[in-house]
Amino acid sequence: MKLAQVQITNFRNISTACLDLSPSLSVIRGHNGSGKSSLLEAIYYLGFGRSFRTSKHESVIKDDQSSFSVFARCNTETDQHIKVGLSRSRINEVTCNINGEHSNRLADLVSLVPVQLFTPQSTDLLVGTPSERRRFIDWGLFHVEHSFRLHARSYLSLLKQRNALLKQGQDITKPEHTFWSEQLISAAEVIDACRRQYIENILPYFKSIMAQFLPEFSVEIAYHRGWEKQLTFMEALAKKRDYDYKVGYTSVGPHKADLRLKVNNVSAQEMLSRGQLRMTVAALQLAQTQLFADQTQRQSIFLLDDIGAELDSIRREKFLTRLLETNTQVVVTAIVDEQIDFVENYNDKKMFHVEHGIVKEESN
Ligand SMILES: Nc1ncnc2c1ncn2[C@@H]1O[C@H](COP(=O)(O)OP(=O)(O)OP(=O)(O)O)[C@@H](O)[C@H]1O
Repeated sequence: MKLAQVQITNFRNISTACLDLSPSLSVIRGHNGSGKSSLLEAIYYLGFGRSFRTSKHESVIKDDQSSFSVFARCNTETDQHIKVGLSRSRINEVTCNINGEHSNRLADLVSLVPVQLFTPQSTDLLVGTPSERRRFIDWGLFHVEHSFRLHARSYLSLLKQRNALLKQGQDITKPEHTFWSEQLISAAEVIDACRRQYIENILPYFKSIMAQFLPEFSVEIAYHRGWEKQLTFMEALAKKRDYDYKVGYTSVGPHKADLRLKVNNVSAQEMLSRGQLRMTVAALQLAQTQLFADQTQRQSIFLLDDIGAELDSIRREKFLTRLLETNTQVVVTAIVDEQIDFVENYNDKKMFHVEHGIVKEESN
């Protein structure tokens, strides 16, 4: 998928903006507070239905306006042209639009627009909570495995039901609870199998990129599924039942899964500098981009916010060059020109400048 044109209305400090993006590299330059990240944030809404900076949708609506909208004309890998859009109001109404048809199902929209994001906060993937790492794996599965999507949705709703019963102190071993308990277990097993396979698939890509990005380190990823290794999920639930009643929630399961990343046999976050952590996250995301392209023959859209932050010029160039080699559409922001000097050498790029929320395309 490539975004040919993006139209943004009433999004943060942007009243209206229309960007004819390059299918390869688009660079957005501007001073602090000019609106660069807001442009990426608006595109991100098409891929996730939410912001990467706030959970409050109303925060992104331009002051004094009642709603924002983002529309895009897209070209697919099979040369189809589709139009997608999303708007959200202050009273939290969301409207998705696919080829002129309205829908309230965000999943239909976001499954069409595979967006990835790299920001100065992306090191949270390594140093943040396990939920960041689960989200990383699940992005890859959401866009590839339809069965994963269904099982993940059903697991979450069954888990909610189980937690409510635990909280009320109800006996969940009663026969009337057998059916949904079995469903919970079977969904958990599918999620676990999908995630395990995903890690196996991504590992060779990741190792090969790391050999180029940080050749001085050897890396390993260990996947923890969220319950004891030697037990089935049913056994793990039974073992933890008393504890779960006490705390009022389910303490084991795929919602507790995690990834641990080791470099030279030490936890990555203990061993690596901030710049090296960023580069490791870049390698993970690049691996995800390549795996996605190989598995689906589709390309993702990669948003790279503030490329200058904590990456030296050699690493910036390596990362961007590898991304563009995978035929990924990249939109990158930078504050000062020196951070992106090297893009001089790239063909097919488009340059934009943003000031006080007004975007202008510049000649190359
Ligand atoms: N809801 C809103 N309505 C109007 N303006 C807003 C709203 N939310 C944020 N802003 C303003 O929008 C501007 C753009 O912010 P943005 O984060 O996109 O800038 P940026 O160019 O990425 O800056 P930096 O380089 O500092 O990261 C800021 O001046 C901010 O104060």
